[in-house]
Amino acid sequence: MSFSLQRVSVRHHASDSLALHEIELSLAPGEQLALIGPSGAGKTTLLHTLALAHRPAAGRIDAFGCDPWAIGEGARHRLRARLFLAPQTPPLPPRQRVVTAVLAGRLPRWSLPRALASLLRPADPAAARDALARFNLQDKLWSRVDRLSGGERQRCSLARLLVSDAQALLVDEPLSALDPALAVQTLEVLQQEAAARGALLICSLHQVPLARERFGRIVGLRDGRIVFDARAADVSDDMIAALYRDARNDSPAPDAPPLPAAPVSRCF
Ligand SMILES: Nc1ncnc2c1ncn2[C@@H]1O[C@H](COP(=O)(O)OP(=O)(O)OP(=O)(O)O)[C@@H](O)[C@H]1O
Repeated sequence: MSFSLQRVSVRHHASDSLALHEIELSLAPGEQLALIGPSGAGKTTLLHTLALAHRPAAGRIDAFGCDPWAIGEGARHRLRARLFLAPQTPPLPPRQRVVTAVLAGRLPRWSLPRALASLLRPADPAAARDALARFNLQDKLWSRVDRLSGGERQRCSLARLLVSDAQALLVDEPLSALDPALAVQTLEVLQQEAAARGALLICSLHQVPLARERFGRIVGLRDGRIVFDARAADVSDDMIAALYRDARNDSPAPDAPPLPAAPVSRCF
């Protein structure tokens, strides 16, 4: 089942200006896509919108064949269980054991009693160890989260994704705390996992060369708008330069007419 956004606009609070403007995006199952753009472009907002954490101010979302904002809260909750959002700053309770933090990736499919029982006695430590092993963190299984380095914490949060059974993996800057070699290895694990389960994978990345090298499709966002949505092979250095151009240095002269909206370059 596919996922699509049709002219979706989002604001964070009723009085805010729009953080996303009329986003059009069609995502096929099993597709792997990198989301790039300068700070404040709207990458996190878009991932959270796809994770059904933001209700659009306008437009329509089609998630696995239904409009998640036209169904009841219970049905939407079940739909969310098919999505996994790995946030930029993982909300890992500092005093928690790594094993418990990783198994939290199973919470959406556990009943409340089972989830509470797993807090006291981890339900499936072997699954958590296997997930951690893919990031070479198996030795940390029983460590406390606040004893991990920033990079270990980030990979511990991604191990959650491995124990989930989500069909859409939405990952916000998964490599920000990692050295270059670990960044490549970590991305490989995420991409292998998504391919193995036929899941959609969307990663926001600040490492543009890695995005171009490792992803077939790149979406460039700026000022809450999609500037391009193209095959990686069709993304030129000029497109990247324009995407990251410093807006402070290219504001038009005070009497210049407003610039027409740039056409979105779509290669799909
Ligand atoms: N909780 C919030 N309340 C109000 N505005 C917000 C909130 N979070 C983000 N914004 C605004 O929404 C816009 C998009 O922010 P967003 O975090 O999605 O950008 P981003 O591309 O992920 O940035 P970065 O690369 O720095 O993480 C920005 O103008 C930001 O100031």
